[in-house]
Amino acid sequence: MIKVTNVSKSFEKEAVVNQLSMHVKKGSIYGLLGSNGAGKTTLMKMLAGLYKPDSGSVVIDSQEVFENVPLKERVIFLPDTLYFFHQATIEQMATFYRRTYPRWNEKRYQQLKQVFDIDTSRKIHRLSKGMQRQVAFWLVFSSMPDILILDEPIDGLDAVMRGKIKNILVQEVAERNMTVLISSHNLREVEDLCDHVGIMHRGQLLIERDLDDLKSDVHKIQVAISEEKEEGFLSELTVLHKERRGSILISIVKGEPSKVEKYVKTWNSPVFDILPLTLEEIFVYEMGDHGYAIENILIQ
Ligand SMILES: Nc1ncnc2c1ncn2[C@@H]1O[C@H](COP(=O)(O)OP(=O)(O)OP(=O)(O)O)[C@@H](O)[C@H]1O
Repeated sequence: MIKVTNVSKSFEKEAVVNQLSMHVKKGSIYGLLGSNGAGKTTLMKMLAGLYKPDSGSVVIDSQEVFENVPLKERVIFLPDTLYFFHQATIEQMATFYRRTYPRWNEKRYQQLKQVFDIDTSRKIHRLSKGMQRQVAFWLVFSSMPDILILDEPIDGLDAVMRGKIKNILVQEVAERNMTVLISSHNLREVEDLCDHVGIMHRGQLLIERDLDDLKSDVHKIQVAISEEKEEGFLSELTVLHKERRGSILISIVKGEPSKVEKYVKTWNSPVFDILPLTLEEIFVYEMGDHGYAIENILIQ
């Protein structure tokens, strides 16, 4: 559905996105994670057709996105800094969306009043930050996009509203096969939402995987191994991080679980646990593997 091939973008001769390729399947919820300044927003703006790539291609359903008006009517980008017309009420803004997005669904707009429950005659700039975000989602969901690109979308929303919006997103994906690309630093929030993740660092995609596959590939293992034997023990494993707590060695390793387990068992450790990682832990250790310092992070 979304295919990015060898895309680069520079600002003032500095490469912000560098020869990046990615693939987002139709109907998936793709979490775009990454360090600050990694280039996520820049990439999203290219996907939404707002920036022209310096080189490479951004294609949706086999068509280039940039300056493709019919395609852009099906793709909505919700930026981290919201933009509404000066002094506009919710209703006036809805009128703009009605004209801009031919697939606007009036029934849905009216139905969503029950979820968002804000008087549509109110001026948006006088609403709270979280309420403005609710309005943005209200308008976006009523516009029935095929592809929704969300940059830090849940900032400022209360927990109940976050839950409601996540439910609508999941429903839209299940019922209409909408595709969602979501960038967030709140990994706990996106963990239960995404089925695919891409991790970006310094303009490149470090990994792009099915989240379940990724989780089954990285583990936290705890074993009782002496300091003298530690090097030998770890030498056969792909280690992303290690920490010692007295006689217990805690390490984050990559690999097929059955193979890791079989290998660790050959060391006859009296203590042996193999545990899955959270998305937050996977992110931190993958980044560490690519030189993003994690020395001071304690494993829970
Ligand atoms: N319009 C612009 N002009 C010049 N430099 C820019 C512009 N937009 C982004 N950059 C630079 O590109 C780099 C990547 O920015 P971008 O906003 O894409 O990162 P990000 O991954 O979204 O970061 P964060 O997670 O901190 O929001 C930064 O160094 C930023 O200063």
